[in-house]
Amino acid sequence: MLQAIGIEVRARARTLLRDVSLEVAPGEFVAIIGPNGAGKSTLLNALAGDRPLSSGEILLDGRPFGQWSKRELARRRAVLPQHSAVAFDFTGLQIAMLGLLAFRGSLSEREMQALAERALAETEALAFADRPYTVLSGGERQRVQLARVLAQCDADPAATPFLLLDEPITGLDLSHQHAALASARRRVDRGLGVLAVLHDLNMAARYADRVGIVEDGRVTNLGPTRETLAPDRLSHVFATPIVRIETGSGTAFLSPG
Ligand SMILES: Nc1ncnc2c1ncn2[C@@H]1O[C@H](COP(=O)(O)OP(=O)(O)OP(=O)(O)O)[C@@H](O)[C@H]1O
Repeated sequence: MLQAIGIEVRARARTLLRDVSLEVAPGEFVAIIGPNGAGKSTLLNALAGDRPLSSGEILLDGRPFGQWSKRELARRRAVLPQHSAVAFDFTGLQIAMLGLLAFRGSLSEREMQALAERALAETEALAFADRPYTVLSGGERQRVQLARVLAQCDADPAATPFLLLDEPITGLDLSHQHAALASARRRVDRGLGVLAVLHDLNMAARYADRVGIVEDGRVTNLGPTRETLAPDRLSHVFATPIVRIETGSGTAFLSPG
């Protein structure tokens, strides 16, 4: 279980998150939605252990983050940030293998490469394995980064890791958007816990078990996907009319503006 208990995050005299409690269980997909600047990435970074808290705590399996070593944490949770800065001229394969560094010692180089290549194939990014990351397009880079976190989650089949995804489908075409979330969903069905910040309500409706809404630094709603994604509530949160349409193949949200 990954839990935030009453967390508060402050920066430059501003409170970015206040009294946020939330949990992600193994085997569930939680989507986080909300307006720009509401605090979604801050919440994800706090849950990743990458953002200092001014109060509250983050627990993984009931143990405060402070009691986990960096290596232990890297073996139990993978993080796809909104922006991934890459300073060196790594290839796609080298990037995909970065998430596996914490498994050195228990996995051989060959095993790590095989895991990374399998994940690159899954995100249709194997063709970028030998190409410098910096020359790839935005969507191609995102698929390499997705492969990195998928490989990290697959490295220890005995563990039930948590996958934190910040806007994972931004920059991807529609078919790769579905492929990316389906990859996460398949792992959820095998016991992994996922928290994903999403702007696309249709994708949240399609893939999440629960949805949390962040507004002005607070989680104002958190519950089963269909219940939380009520058109009246969404229209209010996003300050624009939003309608829900039931189609033969699922639910669709439209914003006529
Ligand atoms: N280090 C910081 N110092 C001051 N303010 C910050 C800092 N980091 C984030 N903020 C502010 O906190 C607020 C929440 O930012 P956050 O990135 O969490 O929003 P978000 O909900 O993910 O937005 P978006 O949908 O635009 O990605 C924003 O107003 C942002 O400007």
